[in-house]
Amino acid sequence: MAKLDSNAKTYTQTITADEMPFEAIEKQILSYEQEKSILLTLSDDITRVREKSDLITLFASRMKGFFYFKHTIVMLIDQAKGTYAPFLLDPVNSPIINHPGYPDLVKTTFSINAPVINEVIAADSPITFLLKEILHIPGLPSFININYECGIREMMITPLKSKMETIGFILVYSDRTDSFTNEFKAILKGIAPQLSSAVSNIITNDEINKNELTSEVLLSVSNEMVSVKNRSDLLNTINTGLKKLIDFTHNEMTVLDEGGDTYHVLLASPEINETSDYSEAISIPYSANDGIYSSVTNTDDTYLFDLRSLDLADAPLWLKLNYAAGAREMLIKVLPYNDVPKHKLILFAEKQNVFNDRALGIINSIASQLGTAVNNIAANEEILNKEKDTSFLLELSSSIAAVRTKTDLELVIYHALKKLSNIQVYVIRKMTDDGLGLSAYMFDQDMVLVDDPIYQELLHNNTDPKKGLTGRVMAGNQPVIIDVEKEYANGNRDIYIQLWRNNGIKKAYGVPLKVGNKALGLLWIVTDEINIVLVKSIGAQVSTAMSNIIANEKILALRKQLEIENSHLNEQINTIYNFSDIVGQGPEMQKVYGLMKRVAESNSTVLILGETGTGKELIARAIHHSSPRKSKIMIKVNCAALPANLIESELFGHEKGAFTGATDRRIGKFELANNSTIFLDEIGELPLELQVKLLRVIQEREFERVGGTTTIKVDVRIVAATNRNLENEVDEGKFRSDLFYRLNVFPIHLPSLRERQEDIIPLANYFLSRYGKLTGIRVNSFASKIITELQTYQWPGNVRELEHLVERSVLLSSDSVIREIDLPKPPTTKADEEIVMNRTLDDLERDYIVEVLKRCSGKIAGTGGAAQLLNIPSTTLHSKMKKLNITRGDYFGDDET
Ligand SMILES: Nc1ncnc2c1ncn2[C@@H]1O[C@H](COP(=O)(O)OP(=O)(O)OP(=O)(O)O)[C@@H](O)[C@H]1O
Repeated sequence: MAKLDSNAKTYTQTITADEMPFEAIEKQILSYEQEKSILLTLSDDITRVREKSDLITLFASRMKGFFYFKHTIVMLIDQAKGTYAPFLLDPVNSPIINHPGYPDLVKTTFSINAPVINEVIAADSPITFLLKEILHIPGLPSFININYECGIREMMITPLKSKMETIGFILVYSDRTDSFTNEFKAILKGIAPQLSSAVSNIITNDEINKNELTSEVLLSVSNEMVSVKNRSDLLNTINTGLKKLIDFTHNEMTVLDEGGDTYHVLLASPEINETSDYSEAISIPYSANDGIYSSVTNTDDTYLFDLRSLDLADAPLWLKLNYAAGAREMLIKVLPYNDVPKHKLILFAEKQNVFNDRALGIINSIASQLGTAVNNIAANEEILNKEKDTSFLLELSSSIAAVRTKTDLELVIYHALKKLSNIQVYVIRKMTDDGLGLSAYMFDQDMVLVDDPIYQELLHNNTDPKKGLTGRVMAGNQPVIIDVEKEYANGNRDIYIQLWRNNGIKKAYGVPLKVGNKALGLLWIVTDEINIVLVKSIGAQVSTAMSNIIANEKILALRKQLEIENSHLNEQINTIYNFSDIVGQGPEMQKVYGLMKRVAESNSTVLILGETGTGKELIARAIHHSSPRKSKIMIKVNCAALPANLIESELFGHEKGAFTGATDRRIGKFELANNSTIFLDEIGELPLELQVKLLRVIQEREFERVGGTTTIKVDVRIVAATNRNLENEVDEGKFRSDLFYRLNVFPIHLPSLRERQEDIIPLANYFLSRYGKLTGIRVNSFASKIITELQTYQWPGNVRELEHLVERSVLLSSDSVIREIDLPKPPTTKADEEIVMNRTLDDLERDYIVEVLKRCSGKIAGTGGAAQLLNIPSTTLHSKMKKLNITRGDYFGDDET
């Protein structure tokens, strides 16, 4: 019999034993037997089930051998929430899996108070329903309709109980209306306790597995977190680890910026990474006062947001982006930090109820570890940033040290500041020489500001170092941070504020460039965020570079001036010493000129011989200035003028520490004369031990500095001179013969003035006009008496003596004609004459020097001294006096001694 229970609005079937015939009873006994055997095997199998999927498969395969039905599903009740949800599905047999509502259906939770289900929950036995009969009931769970749409016509629901409480139910569906026979129902009723305990086992097993997995995952996540070095890696660790436990789609982290007014977002989501807005979302600062961020503050709480219920019109971009990518639920956990929490972890889910109690428990259990990890990362970043700053400054300072010119500095600054990617603009202004203005010195050519008319104005005009923002920066020694908007709000209309504001610049740093108290300029750096210590150090480096450049520019200017002076000097030397300055047209001098011409062009060593004052040095210079080496200065060494122990160092130089007093390395005359001529005057005075060394230079053109080991090669032309008879010196063993032969390659003998009388008057006239010009005294000629005197005098001091005599006479003359001349007295008697004629050149030179010394009252050096009158260095005079054995008694007379 079938009846419709109108109250419950369900269709049920019941049969009683009184209504059955005997065959039916026999059949029933048989079916009881069958039922018993089915129950026995099934319950035995079912109690062993541990895996979710096995239960439905087992149930379906065993039952389908005896009864007809389509598919089965087990729903599980959550008593606390008053809901139930699909627990075990049978996708293999289910006809509804292709229904468009299916994906949502399996995720949906249904209320236990809905019709049909509330009846089942209260029942003890299976209840069957003809779907057609119940479809019209309002509030019916949606899966019933969907099943109907997919051909299901009848369903049997059996409550599953554990400890007197309904924990769920098993639904069996059929596309026919006669499938659920009494036997089927009896079997299900019989098997229900085993099914219940199997479901309980599965739940417990699930729970154990979940807990094991949770501990395992949390352990590995926390292990990984220890070694994580940056936030992105941390997010990836959370992403891969926690996804094994919680069904979220991706995570993010917000990081509070320095100052606490803004925060940035870090995303860990491959899908969102691909969207074009992603890069913007992670690069922009967000206000820490936006509704979402500011509402999440407590580290003890976990904040859950249903994104569908939020008005996202004013939401930050990162949130909009996540919503657009499918996120529907969001969980935020504030990670603990020392004082103000800086990091918030955000998880997103597309499904509902992902962030259930268990998920929250998991998040909470790792929150403090996450907090430690982000703290470590922040500390690590700080160290890295400091290291980065230090290595940046080291690099900058080593590049700055090499800066010599403005162009060098431009290159260094450009490359260095560009490395700090956050710097948008830099400008260096330089203090003008009068200290009254700052002019544009250097600026970033790439920057956008260059086209701004205000910028152009700043480029072409000086700024006042005492006024406005410039004045504020220049007044101190520290960088000044300018908040453009704040300044503007306070009424500041400085030209820089206008420029920056017009160009959307928010922050600028003004650094005074000073060395000590001296202001050199000002560096402007435009950037949103930069370490102030770094800015200060950059300023110090730039100041050093600028002061180096200024010093270098001064040195360059001085060097240029010196070069000009030098070339003038060279010109002067060139004009003073040339053949035309040599007076003498007589045949003796013509011979000399002939020899000079022949030898000048070559590199040959020249030995100039002649009495003192005959013009040996003059000839040496003339040879040099007629040679290809004339562009370089001839180097002169007076071998008689130096103490013997210093000549070597004078000629060859010495290394630092070569001997006591050698505090620095010294370059010798031979090295100086490289590519030029060295004039070795008074070569006959060179000590023997040095003669060997000189010989080596002449032969090899190489030598070593005193105390040095490096051999120095030079290209030097040697011109030597002496008033000694070197052949005699060689014979007497005072001069090395090998050196003599090396020097005597091309001897030029200068005649004494006595030997070229025809040159006396031209020379006297030459000196007269020279000293007249030099002193401004107008003396034109010599009286004829004087001319005769000059021509008859013997001139032991040769041209030098004549020169001095004319000089003295010009000075003493009160007339334009020289009428008096102070010649040493000629011998008056025959005997005297004989005495003179019998005397050697040395005797004559001795007398002459003694006479000059007497006239100078014994004064040797300085103005009016004998050396000046003789036109020889005082050292030479000393050595001559020593050689000729002239003592004080000789020129001071008896009264003085
Ligand atoms: N032919 C000349 N024409 C013009 N001036 C001359 C001539 N010869 C020598 N003098 C001048 O006489 C002076 C002495 O000449 P110089 O120093 O060249 O002689 P010296 O032979 O090298 O002397 P000493 O052997 O003493 O070193 C110099 O002022 C030089 O200019």
